[in-house]
Amino acid sequence: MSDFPHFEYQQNALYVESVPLETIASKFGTPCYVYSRAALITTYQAFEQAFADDDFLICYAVKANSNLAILNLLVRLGSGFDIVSGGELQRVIKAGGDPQKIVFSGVGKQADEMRMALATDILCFNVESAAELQLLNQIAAAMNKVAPVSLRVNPDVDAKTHPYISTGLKENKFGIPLEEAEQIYFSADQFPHIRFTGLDCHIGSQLTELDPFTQAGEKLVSLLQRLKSGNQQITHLDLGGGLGIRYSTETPPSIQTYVNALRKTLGTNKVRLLIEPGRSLVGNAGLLLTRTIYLKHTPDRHFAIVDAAMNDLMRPSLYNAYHEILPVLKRNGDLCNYQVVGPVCETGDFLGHDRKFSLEAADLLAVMSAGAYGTSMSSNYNTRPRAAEVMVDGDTVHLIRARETIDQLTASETILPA
Ligand SMILES: Cc1ncc(COP(=O)(O)O)c(C=O)c1O
Ligand SMILES: N[C@@H](CCCC[NH3+])C(=O)O
Repeated sequence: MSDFPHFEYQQNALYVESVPLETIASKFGTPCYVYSRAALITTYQAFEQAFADDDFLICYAVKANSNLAILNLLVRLGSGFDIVSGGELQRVIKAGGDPQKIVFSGVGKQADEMRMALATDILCFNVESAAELQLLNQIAAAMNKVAPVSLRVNPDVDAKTHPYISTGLKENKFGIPLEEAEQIYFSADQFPHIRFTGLDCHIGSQLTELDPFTQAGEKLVSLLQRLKSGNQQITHLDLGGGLGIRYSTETPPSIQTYVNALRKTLGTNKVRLLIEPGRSLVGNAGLLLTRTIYLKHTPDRHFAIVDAAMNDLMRPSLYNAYHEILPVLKRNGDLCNYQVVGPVCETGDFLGHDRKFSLEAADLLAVMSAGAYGTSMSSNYNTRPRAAEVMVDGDTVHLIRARETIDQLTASETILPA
């Protein structure tokens, strides 16, 4: 097994902390997302400890998993948040988050979202274009406020990840080219309702090598030094998220090695360091529990048709991403090579290809590493209700989101009169 310390076999049955997954399936049904509270806490604390006595702030990237119980747990651990919409802002506030620990990223912030964030007094807007800066300046003026801003710089660094989740190359829509960003910082007097307080970048997600982080960090730190020598009052450097996790054979740097590399690029420059981890905090703290509906054998292939599908976990269909799939009960029979597929009417609806198990109909499977970008990217395609989510704490299982009902799905639709 990969990196799932709180998901373990005991006598051939898979457990989360002290609870057998079989018990969770019987009580809450399937498909169901299952998170380990201990795994979340351990990982958060690993980040915190890696910074030792530095001045730092961990701003969890809410998009990775925005369940209120997870956000609230992170609030209690002291976390800040990286949001990308007004909706995420409302979630963080509802979960008890401190506005002074919120940074707001995203290339398409809209006027109402800016107003909401200004009214809430968030820590910083990570601004991604000159046009966005102008609008923010206007809105802040109308509200008689001054918006704290970092420019998100596009450092043109190859993150060496899937092209759909690489964000720091010059052809990507994200961030402002370095030279342009420098000019904007030095034209601050044109923006009386903006206060430049930070400098930001985020070069992509699921990075498994340190080098791209270091290259981006060095470019930002050299800009930071130029800004400081030009008397800009920059108090924080936000190096984004992106640290990868192990889904199969990847060997990403440890949290400590990653944080050390960031601290090293910062050198003796005295600013607060912000990071925006998403996947590395929650990815391996969750799994998607699913039950086999049918085993179907054709002359060409063996299919395990399960009750979770691409609408529940779209990463395999969208990025051809690999998630380890474990049998909840390890059987001793012959292994068979299965295509693990869902009920959705698309050939691209699969959770894993060529997985070898000994299975019987109605057996449970655990799709691992599904804590990040699982439920947060799920949809109702094929009018499938979104799965329940539970959090295990020792020997207790808490329902943190009930499975949707079909009535909820249709409640906001209107049949027109004839
Ligand atoms: C601006 C920003 N910050 C942080 C993250 C979190 O990334 P990850 O989940 O890879 O840590 C993302 C997503 O890639 C992002 O777009
Ligand atoms: N959704 C992506 C990560 C996107 C990161 C957001 N900037 C994934 O599942 O891997």
